Amino acid sequence: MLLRYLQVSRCGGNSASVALQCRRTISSSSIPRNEVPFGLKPPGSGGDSFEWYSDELKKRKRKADYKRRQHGQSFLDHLVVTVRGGTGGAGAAAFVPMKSSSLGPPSGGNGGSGGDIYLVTSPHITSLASVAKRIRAGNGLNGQGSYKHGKRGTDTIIQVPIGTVIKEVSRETEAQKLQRDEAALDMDDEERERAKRARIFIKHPTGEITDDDYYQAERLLAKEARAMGLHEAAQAAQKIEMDIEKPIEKPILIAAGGRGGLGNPHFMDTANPQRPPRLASRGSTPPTITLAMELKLIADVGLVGFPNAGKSTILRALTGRRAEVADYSFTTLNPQVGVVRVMDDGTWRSDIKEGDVITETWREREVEQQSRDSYEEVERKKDRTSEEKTIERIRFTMSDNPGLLPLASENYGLGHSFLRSIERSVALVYVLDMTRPSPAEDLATLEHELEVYKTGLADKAMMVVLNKADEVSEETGRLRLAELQNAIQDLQKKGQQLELVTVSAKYGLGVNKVVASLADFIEAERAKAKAAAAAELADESL
Ligand SMILES: Nc1nc2c(ncn2[C@@H]2O[C@H](COP(=O)(O)OP(=O)(O)OP(=O)(O)O)[C@@H](O)[C@H]2O)c(=O)[nH]1
Ligand SMILES: [Mg+2]
Repeated sequence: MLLRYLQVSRCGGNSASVALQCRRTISSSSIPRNEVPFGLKPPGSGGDSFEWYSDELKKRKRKADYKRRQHGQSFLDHLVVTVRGGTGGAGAAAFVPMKSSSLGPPSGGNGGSGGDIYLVTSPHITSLASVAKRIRAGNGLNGQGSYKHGKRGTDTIIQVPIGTVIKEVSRETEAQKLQRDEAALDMDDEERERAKRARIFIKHPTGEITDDDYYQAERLLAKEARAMGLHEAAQAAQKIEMDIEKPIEKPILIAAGGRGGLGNPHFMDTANPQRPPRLASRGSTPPTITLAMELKLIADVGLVGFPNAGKSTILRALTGRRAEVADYSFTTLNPQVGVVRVMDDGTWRSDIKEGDVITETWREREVEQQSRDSYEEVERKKDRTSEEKTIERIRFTMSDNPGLLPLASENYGLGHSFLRSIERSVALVYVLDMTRPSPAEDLATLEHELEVYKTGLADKAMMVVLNKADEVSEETGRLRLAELQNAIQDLQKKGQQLELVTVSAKYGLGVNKVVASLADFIEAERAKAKAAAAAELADESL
């Protein structure tokens, strides 16, 4: 049979204690640059350099992203957004109409405050594509005569996926912005004072407003700001820094709206009540905050491998997720996540049935088209529903990533740009292609690339899946397997634990071992995390 040498070997050791010794020493320059390592041959002559290959990948990624955007399904994993709460509405300067020409009592209403901006998580989105780059809340409405207060501005809610990391880049208050603008305008002191008053106050059209009126009104506003501790609150405003790992239960306030302005009754001169208050204040504009958002998809298990190794095929075999599979490299250009549902009888739930062959997506579509609603297909569907009786033991997520290239650390191919999505995975699985000349060397290169990206990341690897076992002759297979086993044993001596499983993902052979080991590993890790959380809670309550 195809997989005569299909076997599992386990290497042991305490990875944490000797983690540092595990650093790969392979130099990236040892990889020949003029070699086209994975399948795809460029058209015409002279296009077989590593550089060509790497540039081609970048081009494809740009093209794919462009196409996705055209279809309104762009995948975005980092974004810079500016947010600002709504501006408060202005207070009104109005008086109760009188029969005589004199002004009645002041009757201007206050402006409504600006709307706030809140953050929530949504389980339905998996990218930052739906987040606008410029987010504003509604402005408060102006106050009116007859003591009518303005309506509050509408709030805005930002929805982000779980796994988003948010950092404040800058915060510019309205005063700072004005200072910048005024410096550019080169105004003298008097002009500046006039401009400032126009920004703060609204004037009633009748009568003269003296410097003394302004002075009194400014004093009143300053007094009120002091009483409300506005200045201190602005000083103490915490920089936004969030790492959203769990669903947000209560919306988080990101940017508060500005305060509404005061109507003219507030500016009555108590010492001189005969003098009609002709000033009302405008609402305040909150600071503009620039935020950097980054999405780190949190999958329990991350698949890492060279292009064309069969990562997407494995994801499909285990999760049924329709990841694109094709007979060329760089089919996957963005990380994909699927859910592995393991039943108590050791089987796992996916659309893939025993005996199914996971082949290239286009071929599969053809077969599907032919068999649609055929007798077998109807039977298959029936079969699936009858299986719902088994009980689920554990559920974990798995991410398929774009292929990693040797020299990714030197920004070849997609570089390391997508590795951030596996950083927080509990376990990493190397996927190696058995048809390549030396899977052992490939393993060393992959480990090296992970370590260059982030020291210690390679220690998260717990399994090596040697794929395409059906494709090589028995003799070649045995040689490559032996070489890989030696490499893994060397790692074992340095403390790295790696389980080796040989599979043919396409034909679904050997993958049950992958599922079983991953399920055990994730279960144990979750139990550890739970115990650690309980211990922490106990510590806190002491
Ligand atoms: N013979 C054989 N072919 C396989 C096996 N697994 C995957 N393939 C084939 O290998 C090719 C690449 O498979 P993919 O799953 O797209 O590989 P990938 O690692 O996701 O590739 P990228 O997305 O480009 O990084 C496809 O033609 C698959 O049909 C296997 O076990 N045996
Ligand atoms: Mg793929």
